[in-house]
Amino acid sequence: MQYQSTRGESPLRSFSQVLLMGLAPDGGLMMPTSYPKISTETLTQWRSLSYAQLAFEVMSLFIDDIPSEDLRAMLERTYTEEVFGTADITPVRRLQDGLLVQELSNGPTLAFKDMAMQFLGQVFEYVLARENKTLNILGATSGDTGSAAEYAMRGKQGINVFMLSPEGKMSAFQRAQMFSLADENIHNIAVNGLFDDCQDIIKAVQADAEFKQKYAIGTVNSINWARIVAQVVYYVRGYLAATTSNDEKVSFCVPSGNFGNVCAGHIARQMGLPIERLIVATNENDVLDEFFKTGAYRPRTSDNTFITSSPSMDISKASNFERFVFDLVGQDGEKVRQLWAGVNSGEGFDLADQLAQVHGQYGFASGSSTHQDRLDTMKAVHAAGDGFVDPHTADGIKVARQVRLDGETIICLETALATKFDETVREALGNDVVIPRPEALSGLEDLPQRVTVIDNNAEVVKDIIRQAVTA
Ligand SMILES: Cc1ncc(COP(=O)(O)O)c(C=O)c1O
Ligand SMILES: N[C@@H](CCOP(=O)(O)O)C(=O)O
Repeated sequence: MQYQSTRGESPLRSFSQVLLMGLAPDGGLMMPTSYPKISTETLTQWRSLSYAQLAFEVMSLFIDDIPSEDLRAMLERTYTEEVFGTADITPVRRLQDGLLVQELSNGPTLAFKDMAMQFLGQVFEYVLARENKTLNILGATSGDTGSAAEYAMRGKQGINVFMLSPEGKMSAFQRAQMFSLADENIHNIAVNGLFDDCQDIIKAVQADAEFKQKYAIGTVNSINWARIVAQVVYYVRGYLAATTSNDEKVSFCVPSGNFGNVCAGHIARQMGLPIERLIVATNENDVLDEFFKTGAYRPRTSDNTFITSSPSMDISKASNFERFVFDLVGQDGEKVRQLWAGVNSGEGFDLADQLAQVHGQYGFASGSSTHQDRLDTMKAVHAAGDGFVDPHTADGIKVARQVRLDGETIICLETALATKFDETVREALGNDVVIPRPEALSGLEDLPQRVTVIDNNAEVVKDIIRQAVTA
């Protein structure tokens, strides 16, 4: 399997090269040159597999430069009951109103990011050892990628993590999860700005080819194709859990920000998984909802990005959206370059003439939600005896309820657990409510924290990396 850049001006690469490279040299994102197809016979065979076995079957369609037995062993070590709390790994539960919720947040940091990040920890270590290399990971987080990456990479030989987060914008739990880690290879950097500013910094550092090469800069964000491919697996798993025959179709509703999660759903659908609709749910930062309704893509500046109670989705420039647009324009790198010139100039672009295709051929739909919608949804779910959902999952459930068609099976992806956002959950359910939290994380917020606060400046980040790596 070869990988190409969405901007069409970088050489083709193998999986392991893409794993370590981050952004393509032409500024694009790496994508497979074709999508493997899943036949109905294959899907039937997959019905009896464990999660780790299924992950091997799906991921080996995309990974052909790691011996099968090594990949299989890594996946068996990654997707265990010990790490994810259940043998099922991503159990699907039914709400009173018939919506399905696929639990993706039972991993060590209580968000869906663990699903891919736990694998990344294994595969980075494997490929770096094989190639006798080291890696300095520069990441950006709005709250969940950071902790998932740090938990997966802490203490790993040959890997440093430099994680940028928006100063003061994450929940108390998210801050504590990251900033309380004392491992020497973990460096937390809070930027005076928003997530989009942090992501712009990592793209600027990645664009400095000399620095990137000298300091072996890699990424754990969904810029990294390995994140996306690991996320494709749970769409297949969710489909198999919700159906008994391959003639059935299901839709997925996905709380979205950087578009990485739903991009994996798009890939699964392109592979032939019987997905009816991919429903993109946003919060008040509704750039994506606007695109899927009108065809106009108008990313906003930080000044026009809202700080909301589903903070991990406070994103106005969705990185992975470029991957979908690449497919939409017929994998035409030059066209993507033109469109992103419009994005970089602040104007965005308009693909209204392709909206019918976006909805029809690609099955996208969308909706958005507000703070009050989140509170009402968390309250309604709890009152119905369906337990707790976090504000991001609530955004998804609200939108799924709003757009659901007669007879449609919708799987809402649970992207985090309620305890990560207990302030907002208490606002919805009352101060006396007892929000479940794994015993191992009790008292997390009381631990000492370590973070460096900086201005929004890529050069300062480079200096921090230089000093840490040469120290
Ligand atoms: C809890 C939670 N929900 C939803 C999202 C949005 O996912 P994506 O950025 O893949 O669209 C994120 C961040 O990525 C998140 O942390
Ligand atoms: N919501 C994310 C933002 C980064 O997204 P990624 O999927 O590109 O890593 C977060 O929680 O950090």
